[in-house]
Amino acid sequence: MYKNDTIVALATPAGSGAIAVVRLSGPESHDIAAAIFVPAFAKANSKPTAKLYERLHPNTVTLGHVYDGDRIVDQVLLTRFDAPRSYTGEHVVEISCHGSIYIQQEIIGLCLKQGARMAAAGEFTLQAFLNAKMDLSQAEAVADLISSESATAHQIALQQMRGGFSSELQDLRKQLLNFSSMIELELDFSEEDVEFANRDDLKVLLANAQKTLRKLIDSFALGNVLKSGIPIAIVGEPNVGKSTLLNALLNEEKAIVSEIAGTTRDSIEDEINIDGIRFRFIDTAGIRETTDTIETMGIQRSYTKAEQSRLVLYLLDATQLDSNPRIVHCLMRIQILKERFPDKPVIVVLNKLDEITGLQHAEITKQIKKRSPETIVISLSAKSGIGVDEMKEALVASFQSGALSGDDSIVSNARHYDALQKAYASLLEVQQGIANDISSEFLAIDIKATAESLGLITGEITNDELLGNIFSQFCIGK
Ligand SMILES: Nc1nc2c(c(=O)[nH]1)N(C=O)[C@@H](CNc1ccc(C(=O)N[C@@H](CCC(=O)O)C(=O)O)cc1)CN2
Ligand SMILES: Nc1nc2c(ncn2[C@@H]2O[C@H](COP(=O)(O)OP(=O)(O)OP(=O)(O)O)[C@@H](O)[C@H]2O)c(=O)[nH]1
Ligand SMILES: [K+]
Ligand SMILES: [Mg+2]
Repeated sequence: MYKNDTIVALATPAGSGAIAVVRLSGPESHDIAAAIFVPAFAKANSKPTAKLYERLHPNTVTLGHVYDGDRIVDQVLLTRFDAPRSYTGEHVVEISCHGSIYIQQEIIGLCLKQGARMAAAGEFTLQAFLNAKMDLSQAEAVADLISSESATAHQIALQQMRGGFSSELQDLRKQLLNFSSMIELELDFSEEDVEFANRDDLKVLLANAQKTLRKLIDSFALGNVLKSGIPIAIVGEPNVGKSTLLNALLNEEKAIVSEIAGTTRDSIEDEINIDGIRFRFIDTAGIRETTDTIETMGIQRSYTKAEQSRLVLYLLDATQLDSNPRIVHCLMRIQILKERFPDKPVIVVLNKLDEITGLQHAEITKQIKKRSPETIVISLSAKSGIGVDEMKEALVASFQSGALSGDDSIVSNARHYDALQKAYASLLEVQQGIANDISSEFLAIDIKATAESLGLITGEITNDELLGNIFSQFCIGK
């Protein structure tokens, strides 16, 4: 990015809509606009001049025409923003033209001819960051906001765009740097055994910092899946109705259903929003003993999907549970699954409710509860749809608790998560160092390392490579 360039790009989607917005940003924006725009308030037959353009008010929309020499290109609305009061902090001009691809290209072409250059991906927001209109984590949240596909993903991005944890981390970083400079000052007076940095105050700061960072780090588990969809694996023996349940949840005939055991050979997944939360349901190959190589690979994948999910729905065919030995057999298989994934929440789903009597249902749940009291059981019929909405509600409720309902910041960006973990690790080193009474010199180094990781999140510390990585993922015009 060259600071003194004026950049231009289409701010609206490529193609033709009703209206398109061409955006200019940089020191020459107004000169460029003045050379191609005649406001409607000008006398008839006026040509574009700087004098006419000077009469436009900032933050105000003006009707007029874009000219290419003597030729009118389009009737447009032009908005003038004067630096630093603009999105980017530079002089900005927005031209709302008719949405034809031809007109868009003509106007961009005129701007280029007048000295602008095409903006790179994310460059408007990069300017905003470099002009301190926002910090780095806020700029990243702009991209997240644009791509958010559910109410919760939108909420997380918006919260971060509006400041989120930025000021908290900036504050923490400042206090840490303050301590490290005082400790470094002690080194200059090493003969005299002075202590500028009160170790008790430092310990309090570190304890608070540790709590703050821990909370943010822990929030990532949720933030990450809320952004991309909470993965939920549907597993169980062949023919219990896994694919039927997937279709019922998605309201779509996504997976093939048949009475042949082993129909699903590979996992099938899709996303759906339920009450503002994005879920990703994964139908898997039925788990059984088999000598078929392909089926074995499918079953292996079932385990991998269960591993990667946030929650496992273990499906049972209620019509098969007509004797105690069969119930015991099923519970044993669930036990094996739980041992394989000790930290994974498992919900037992009793399917084909439509095929059994109320009495049988009561007996099965009684037996399960008796043998495995902590097991959560949901009963439904994937085929008829009975109980499916209730299960959706239960899923929403289980993910809506805690972090989501409060005002606590949620980390959803993997880069922030990495930096927070690094900060946390070096924070522990500082605490260890104090406990072991290490030299002030090393203490200061560890404190500065913590501060540096925090600075990477907010962008107080950056480098071209980092900025390039982040902003190149934006769309052009943002
Ligand atoms: N047409 C248009 N719509 C848009 C944007 C835009 O740039 N142009 N935005 C962006 O992509 C978003 C709105 N965000 C914006 C944020 C700040 C400023 C701005 O001019 N800020 C100045 C002035 C503040 C004021 O007047 O109080 C500033 O911060 O100094 C503009 C848009 C969404 N919609
Ligand atoms: N009566 C009844 N039949 C069901 C229900 N759910 C599924 N079925 C039937 O059970 C059979 C197997 O259903 P699938 O959805 O293919 O079962 P699956 O678990 O995906 O089977 P595999 O992919 O082979 O492991 C089909 O004939 C379905 O119509 C239900 O709730 N009630
Ligand atoms: K089947
Ligand atoms: Mg299936």
